[in-house]
This record gives sequence, C-alpha cells and structure tokens, in this order.
Amino acid sequence: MWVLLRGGYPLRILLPLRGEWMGRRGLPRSLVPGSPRRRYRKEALPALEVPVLPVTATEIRQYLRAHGISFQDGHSCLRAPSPFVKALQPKDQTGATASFSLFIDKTTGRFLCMTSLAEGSWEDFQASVEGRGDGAREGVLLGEAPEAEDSEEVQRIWDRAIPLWELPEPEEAQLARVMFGLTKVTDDTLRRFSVRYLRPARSLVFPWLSPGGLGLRGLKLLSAEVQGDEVHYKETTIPRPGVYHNLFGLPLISRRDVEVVLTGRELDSLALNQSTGLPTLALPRGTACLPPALLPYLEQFRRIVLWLGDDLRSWEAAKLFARKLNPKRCSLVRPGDQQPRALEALNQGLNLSRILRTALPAWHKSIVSFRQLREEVLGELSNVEQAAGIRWNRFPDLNRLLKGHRKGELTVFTGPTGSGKTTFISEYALDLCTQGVNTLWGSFEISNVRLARVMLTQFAVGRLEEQLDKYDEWADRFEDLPLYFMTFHGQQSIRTVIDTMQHAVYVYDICHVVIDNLQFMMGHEQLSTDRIAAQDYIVGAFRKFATDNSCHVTLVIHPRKEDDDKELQTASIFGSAKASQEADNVLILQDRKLVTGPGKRYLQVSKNRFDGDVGVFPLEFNKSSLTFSIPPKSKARLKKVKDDNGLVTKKPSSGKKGAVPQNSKTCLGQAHHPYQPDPSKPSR
Ligand SMILES: Nc1ncnc2c1ncn2[C@@H]1O[C@H](COP(=O)(O)OP(=O)(O)OP(=O)(O)O)[C@@H](O)[C@H]1O
Repeated sequence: MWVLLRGGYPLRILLPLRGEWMGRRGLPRSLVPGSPRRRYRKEALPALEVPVLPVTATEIRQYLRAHGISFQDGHSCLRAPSPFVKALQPKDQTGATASFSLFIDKTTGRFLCMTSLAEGSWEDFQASVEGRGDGAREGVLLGEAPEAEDSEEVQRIWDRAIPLWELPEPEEAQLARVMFGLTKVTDDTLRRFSVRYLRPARSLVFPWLSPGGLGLRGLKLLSAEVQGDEVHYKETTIPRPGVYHNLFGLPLISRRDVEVVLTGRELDSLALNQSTGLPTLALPRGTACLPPALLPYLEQFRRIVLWLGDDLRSWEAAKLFARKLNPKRCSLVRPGDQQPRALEALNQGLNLSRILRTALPAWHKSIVSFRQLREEVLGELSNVEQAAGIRWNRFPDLNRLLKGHRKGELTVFTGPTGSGKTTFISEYALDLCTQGVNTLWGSFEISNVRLARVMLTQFAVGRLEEQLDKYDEWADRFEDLPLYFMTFHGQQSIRTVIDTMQHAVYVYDICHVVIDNLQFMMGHEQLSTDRIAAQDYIVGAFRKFATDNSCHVTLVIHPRKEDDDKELQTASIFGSAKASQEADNVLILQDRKLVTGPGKRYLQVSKNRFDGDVGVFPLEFNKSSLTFSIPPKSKARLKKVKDDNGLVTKKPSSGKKGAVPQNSKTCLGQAHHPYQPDPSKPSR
C-alpha cells in the first residue's frame, strides 16, 4: 500500500499490507488464524503536487504564542496543554499530567497527545486550533488502532506463551536459557518485564503494553537457531516493524525517573536493569532506526545513555540517535573488548555500572582535541572491516575496489545515455537495502511504479510476469525493506529536494539517498555557463548534506556529449570539475562499442577517496532479472590499474581535499579481459 506521508512532505512510503498471516512470520501453522487470505486495500493515492515547506521550531513557537497557547521547551519536543483531552475525558482526574500532555516534535511539527493518544501533522494541529473545517477534531488521527486481525493474533500468541519457569520440563527451560544467553538473568527480572516463552515456536515473547500496562498493543518474538558454533537470532513483530513502536520496559519507568539507558535489544535491557537497577528501555528496531514517534516518551529524561551493541554499526547509530534526542543530554557507551553488549557483559561477569560510567558525552564543541578523538580513531583501527563500510552481496568486485559503502560519502555515477545507469544503480542500492541500509530514492525521470517494478524483478532475480502466483510472496518481502521513495517527478528545486531528504533522515533514519538524476534540479537555464554554475551549486549542496547528516548520497549525473566510440572518463561528467572533486567515489558505467554481445558493460571506479584503489570490472546484464551482478561461478576479473587516460600513474603526493586520488598500480586481475581497456594504449 502506498501512503502519502502527512505533513506535506513529498515523500511516499511503502507500507506493507496488513493482515499478514502467521506462516509468513515463521510461526507454527497451528497458530494460523483461519485461511491465510490477504486483504487488499484499494485506496486512492492522495496526490500532493505542491510541496509544503517544512516547519521550523521557531515557527512553531511563534504560532503557539500568537494563539495564546502556553508551552514548555523540551529536548526534542515542545510541551503544551492538549486540546484533545477535554473532548475525550471530560472528567479527567489526572490534572497536571493531562494539562501539558501534548508533545509537538520540534523538527517536524507532528504532535502526540499522551493522554488521549491523538496524533497528527502540524497542519492537523493548526486546523484544530483554528477550528477549521469540521471543528476541533478535524484531521486528527487517533493513534493508529491495531488491526483487528493483529489484535487477535497478538492475544492468541500471548495466551499460549508461558513464563520460562512454568515450562513443564526443566531441561527445556534450561535449554531456552542457554540459547538466549539468559543463564544469569533471574526469574524475577523476567517476571518484572513480563517476558514469556512460546513453546511451539521456541521463541521468547516480549509484550508491547499500552500506557498504564492495561492492554496489549503488540508483541515481539525472538527465536534462536544454532548454526555451527554460532547462535542466530530472528525477530518477528506484530504489528509489522514499521509500526511496531514499543519502547520495551516503558511500564516500569516512573514519572520521576530522570535518567535512562537505551539498549538495542530487549535482552540487554533485562541484563542492565538487573545488574544496575537503572531504568532501561530497548529500542523497537535496535540500531535500524529511532522513530520520532518515540521521542515524546523520552522527553522526561535529563540524561540518556545509549548502549546499543558491541560493533561499529551500533556506535554509528548511537551517534545519529543522540542528534535526534539532543546530544547535550546523551552519553554513549563505546563498543570494545571490555565493553561488549550488556547481556554479554553480565554473562562475562563484568561490572555493568562501571561500563556505564565510561560512557562518553555525545556533545562535541566545534573544536576538538586529539584527546577527544583518540578513542574514535582506535575504534576505526580496531574495526578496519566495519570502518570500510557495508559490503555488497552482489558485487564482490566493487567491494575489492571501494571496500564498502560508508556513511557520509558522496558517490557520483555516470554512464552514456540509455546504458543502464538506472538499472544498475537500482540493484546496487537494493543490495545495500536488503542488508538494512535505510534507503531513500529520488527518481525524477522514471516513475516510482516503474522503478519499483525493476527493483522487485531484481529482488526476485527473475521475471515475475510469468509467475504471478509468486507475486505476493515477493511483494511481501519487498515491502519489509527499509525503502522509501520521494514522489517528485520532473524538474524540482534543489531546496525542496534537500528539505525532503532532511526530513527523511530525521523520520526514517535514512543512510543512503539515491538521486537519479541531477539534471532534474538544474532548472531551465539555457546558457551553458548558468547550467554549470547551477550544477556546481547542487553538487555542493549534496556534498554538504552527506557530511552533515552522515548519510551516503549517490548522485547520477549525465555525461557531456562525446563521441560514441570514446570511453567516458571522470572529466566526461557534465559540467565543471566540481562534481568529481567533491565526490568521494566516481563510478562510470562503460558501454564500449568494442564489447561483443548486447548486455555487456563494465563498471569503472575512477575515483576512490577511501584508499585510492581504482579499476574496472565487467558486468553481465541479465535481461530477464534486470540484474548486473556477476553470476557466482564466473571468475574474478577485476583490474586495479587504470586512470582515465588508460595510463598507470603514481600515487599523488598531495592529499588535498578535492584532489582526485590517483590509481593504485596493483593489478589483481587475472588474464587481460576483452572488456578491459588495454593499459598500454592511451584511449585518446
Ligand atoms: N546492459 C544492458 N544491455 C541491454 N539492455 C540494458 C542493459 N542495461 C539496461 N538495459 C535496458 O535498457 C533500458 C534503459 O536502461 P536505464 O533506464 O537503466 O538506462 P539509463 O542509462 O538510466 O538511461 P538514461 O540515460 O535515459 O537515464 C532498460 O529497458 C533496461 O532494461
């Protein structure tokens, strides 16, 4: 189902259809409620042609003052009296609590009334204040009520789950404890957090309780599977992950608590709470995202310690989340040998309170000394692989050259018209997205429907036209990807696009934005000098965005018109040298006429700021799956040799910003490949 995000941003999100059946969740069929039929919702898509400008915290404050609404300034929200409380609870007894129970997100203007659970966009709020339309409740959504099917399913599972200590066989209970690493977690802790065990699915069950602990809003199931020496955990949530907004542990938080520890997993929260006695909350989707919908629940804390996990990814996520929570109140536990994740720390007999005391403040002034950076540098050096970024599953040769996909970088991608740029970049981004990289697509040239169709085909690695019976199965899995699309089509202003990207980073923790292509932001300048200046400005804006938001931007740029039989080079990118200077990586999809066979292309990495390795490798296009990934059986044919001119050059002596790193001389390729430019012959 496509849903237009309320609040005026031209961003559409792919939401899974509801009513998933349990077989899909990997739960026993015995628990499947009736037939696994899917329900389709045929809602007309609201079209929003004119994007509304995002609201700023200053504008929100001005508006509230202008309308005589008192408010308190919080960490990430403004607190105001809720206009929705009286209507719902005329005889509300909670007094002071209800009086300032409206939380307005300072970045988006979205509001949540903690008492009535009414929520909506900034426009909804204004409409209700101004009494526009149909009275005060116009446009206000009561917190999304769970689907009836989901509620039944949740209740059924919950009823069948039992506390671990009530398992009839002590061996079974012991096995479960070992599998989940709970040997040192006491029954009392499990009882306090209401953790149960679902025997048929061999899963732990973590409840999502309504405020006040009165009802069940959802569940998370955690199963463990032993593969070789390792235990692999799998999480399943009801409702689906996109709306599973459970801060696990919330019912145990008292209004007077001013400090909390946030963890990436429920099990870590149990361990932390047990050994330190501190309030702990587990984020619903670990390091994947911190939905702004959760921020109001964290407003009461003056200090938040983030201890999300034991790898670099957790550390990166903690830094990003701290920005949302207000870094001044956040401290971060750095992953390290003596600082594993909380449950492991408990199991290793480490002192968790001591680890918490080592947490580093997230707030950095603009000028830092090496003393403040030395731990970060050590972190990168001792996690070289993770620091190199996320590796592509489908493009091993790209890993060998670029090492991985890193946050905060700008990749410029070019190739001749119609060579398959969109098709390639779609698979390149999809690969990362399937590994949990939250991705936002800006496809200005081809419609989102067509793009999604290409991606789905690549995802399924085959034509779905001929196997429509499999469509739902693939579409279901595709819907669960953290993938979002901007709704722009045709020319757009760079300001609007950047605002939308900013919004998406805040709301969906986007780590990768793909812009296809830059020419659609250049307006209608006729003069070539204007066009070049416009492009330089836009490239600069994307560069800044990538750095400021620790978000990777992949930017497709058309090449300048060149002879068809000439290979493209970095200098062939349209415009001045700015794009290649600003970019951390430059990728060129080469479509040489020498190539025999219609589908063959090769990919050239012509700039790589990370470690300077550049080179080319062939791509084979598969017309039915629309994929470029090299079939597993083919040999590595990577060559790390060339620069744009086909000459092997020395490493640069200067590492100035913007300098294009020269190529490494190493040749990893085996035999000279027919698609490989011959290094002995300059191409011009
Ligand atoms: N290697 C290939 N061989 C043959 N056909 C291809 C190849 N790659 C892509 N195609 C097909 O060519 C068409 C155009 O591909 P695509 O839109 O990805 O190109 P593009 O470079 O992005 O185009 P444009 O320059 O117009 O933006 C699509 O139908 C795609 O399936």
